[in-house]
Amino acid sequence: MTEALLPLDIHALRYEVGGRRLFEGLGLAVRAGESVAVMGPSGSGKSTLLSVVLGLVRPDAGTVSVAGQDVARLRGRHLTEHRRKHIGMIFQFGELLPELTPVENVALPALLDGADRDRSYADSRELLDELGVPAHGTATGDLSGGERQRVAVARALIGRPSLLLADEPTGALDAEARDHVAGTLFAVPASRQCGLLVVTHDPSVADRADRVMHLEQGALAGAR
Ligand SMILES: Nc1ncnc2c1ncn2[C@@H]1O[C@H](COP(=O)(O)OP(=O)(O)OP(=O)(O)O)[C@@H](O)[C@H]1O
Repeated sequence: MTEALLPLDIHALRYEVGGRRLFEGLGLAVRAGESVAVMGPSGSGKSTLLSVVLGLVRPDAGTVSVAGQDVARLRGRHLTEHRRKHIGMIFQFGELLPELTPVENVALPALLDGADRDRSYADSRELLDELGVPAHGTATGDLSGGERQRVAVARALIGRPSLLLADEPTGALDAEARDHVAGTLFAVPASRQCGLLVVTHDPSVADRADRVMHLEQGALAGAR
């Protein structure tokens, strides 16, 4: 794989907000098939880092290449298309539509993207089976917290992203559901050859990653 095709390659990132230098010379590369966990104190900028990767926050300097394109330089429709094509995102509380079935929730991004309906539903069912989510036909709101998060993982994968981002994906779960969801999530890079970047406060979740980085004083330092 060439350098240009890394799922994520951040160089010399600098960003200041509210009079505070949040990132200074931050660098990070995530390879296809690799998982990286980012830990750090509350307020150190972990969620903001994900927003920068999504192109929602513009850095003051540096490059943020996602699948070979610097998202810090993309604008408007080009940014939206690149994000939709290459990034899957998982939030702490799933952000699913509770009235829809899991199959409908997972298929939705593909349908909104203009994909074929039958194909999207078939892909969605296949993903849910792969991730072991039962009860495809019940309302998503009736599932357990852990099942909902696995639906969120499936939804993030429907577009076959190069890069999967997760912000505290197990933060709202009990220990058993956390372990199940984390097991599902960290199996994804190997099975789908995408990169995975997870922000977490939970050392037992971070421990599953290939590498653990700490966000300290504006930069990432490797713990392992
Ligand atoms: N638009 C903004 N204006 C002012 N301050 C901001 C803005 N965005 C982020 N910040 C500040 O930047 C810092 C980092 O926020 P961020 O949410 O990225 O931290 P975090 O490491 O994810 O924290 P937590 O672990 O508590 O979720 C915080 O002090 C926050 O208040």
